[in-house]
Amino acid sequence: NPMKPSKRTSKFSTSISTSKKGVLNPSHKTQKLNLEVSPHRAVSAVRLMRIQFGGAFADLLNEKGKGSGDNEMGYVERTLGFRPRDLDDRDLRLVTDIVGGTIRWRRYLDHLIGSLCHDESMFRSMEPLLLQILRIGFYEIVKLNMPSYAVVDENVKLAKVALRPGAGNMVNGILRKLVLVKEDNALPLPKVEGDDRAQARALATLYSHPVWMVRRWTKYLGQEAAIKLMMWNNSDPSYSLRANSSKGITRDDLVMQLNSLKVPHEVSLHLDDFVRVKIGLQNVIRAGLLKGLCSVQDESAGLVVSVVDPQPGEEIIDCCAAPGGKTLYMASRLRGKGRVHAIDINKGRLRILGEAAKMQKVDDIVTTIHADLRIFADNSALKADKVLLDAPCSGLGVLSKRADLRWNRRLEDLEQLKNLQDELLDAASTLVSPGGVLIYSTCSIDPEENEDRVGAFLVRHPEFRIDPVDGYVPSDFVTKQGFYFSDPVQHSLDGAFAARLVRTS
Ligand SMILES: C[S@@+](CC[C@H](N)C(=O)[O-])C[C@H]1O[C@@H](n2cnc3c(N)ncnc32)[C@H](O)[C@@H]1O
Repeated sequence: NPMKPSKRTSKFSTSISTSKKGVLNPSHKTQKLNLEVSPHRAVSAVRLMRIQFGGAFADLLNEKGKGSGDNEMGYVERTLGFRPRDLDDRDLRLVTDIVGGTIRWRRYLDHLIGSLCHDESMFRSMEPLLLQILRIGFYEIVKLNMPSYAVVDENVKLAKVALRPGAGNMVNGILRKLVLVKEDNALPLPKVEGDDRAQARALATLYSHPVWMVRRWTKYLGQEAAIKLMMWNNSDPSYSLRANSSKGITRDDLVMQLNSLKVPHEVSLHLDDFVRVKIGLQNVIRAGLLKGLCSVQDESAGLVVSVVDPQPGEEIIDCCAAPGGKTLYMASRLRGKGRVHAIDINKGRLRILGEAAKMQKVDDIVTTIHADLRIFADNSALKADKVLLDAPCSGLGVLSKRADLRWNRRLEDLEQLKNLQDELLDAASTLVSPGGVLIYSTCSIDPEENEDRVGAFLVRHPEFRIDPVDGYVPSDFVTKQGFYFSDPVQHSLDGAFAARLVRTS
């Protein structure tokens, strides 16, 4: 069982005891320290195992904290049988790059690995840790263009120490084959030819997405736009920060902080409180800026709040509120006057929302309600002029940030989600006062979760009509039907959708 904590030691490992005053972390009595293996590769391999086999690691994950930081080294030691030296900033950046990239490019990398193995069965029966090490090596050579001799040496060493000498020899053989075909410009990749199905399969491999997504996007967007979308999903994500005005922090204050941390940034063209950050988010986190000074929030989500257009003194019901990104931004736009009722079915996520509201000093105007919206709406007399339903969705608009989501989503999920979205829309509509507005939003780019849900809702609820979002968001985010749509490729933001629906009676 590859998940089983390893008891192996190796010729590189040294058992050392640490005292309370020891240089190494005192919380670990005995550590098998290995200074030979490259730490970022060891940590990346174990992180990839944990992401792919999350379920098997769930218990371990519940040990102290979330399996990050020092606790992460505990995992590494239990999985590999040794711990490498601690990670410095450069290692941490490499781990983020390698883990994110290896997950995104999994289908592409596996195709190459499979093609360079002796035969299909060798690839199919490969033990998971060995496969992760190969994926890392392939990604480093093919996508990061790192010097091949170092990549081969380092990954061979990792396989030998973490598994056994034979595994190292295998990594050596396959990586060397890769280096040769890459040098000859002859990577064994499929051609986009044949019928629709065959073309979709080839594109799915070349751009590393599930075949069903390629088929869906080719149908809705055409092949060229589908390819651009996949390229966006495979690019390094950028993040936006929202200055927390409830704590008196302006965007200028935030910009000053980012300058002093030497974090490159650009102010948002669309939202007054937002700043975009491509690299250096680690520095922002380490400097403690996220402890109330600002929050990480994509501008596409901020623009959904612009569609709600909260005004001081208003009462707003946020039907699917946790973990609270939009609740807290709406609360800050109320400028201390009014109320946001934050409903969510998930207690843990709602607790996070409550804690964040305290930290951002908006807890006096945010009330949390733990409930299933469908039951709550049947039994409550609560009504408001503004009701936001930020519905659970496929997340197909946020694939650049959520590297593993594409592999976890199935086509069947969409059907279930569409039913849930309809039920939640029906429930949310009962909370809207006459003359009030229901805002339906998702972080999906799929018309069946967006326009189609609104269309079906309006058939069931003739008492609602579309209120075009012109005037609430910049005009290039407004669709022909009057909805808000953030297109990842066009706007270089996450994908998002929102509709304003006014209750006429
Ligand atoms: C897209 S997320 C909301 C994100 C949130 N609005 C934000 O900006 O941070 C959808 C939320 O819907 C919640 N949810 C799912 N089904 C629900 C239900 N039946 N009643 C209430 N909340 C539900 C989930 O727990 C999840 O937190």
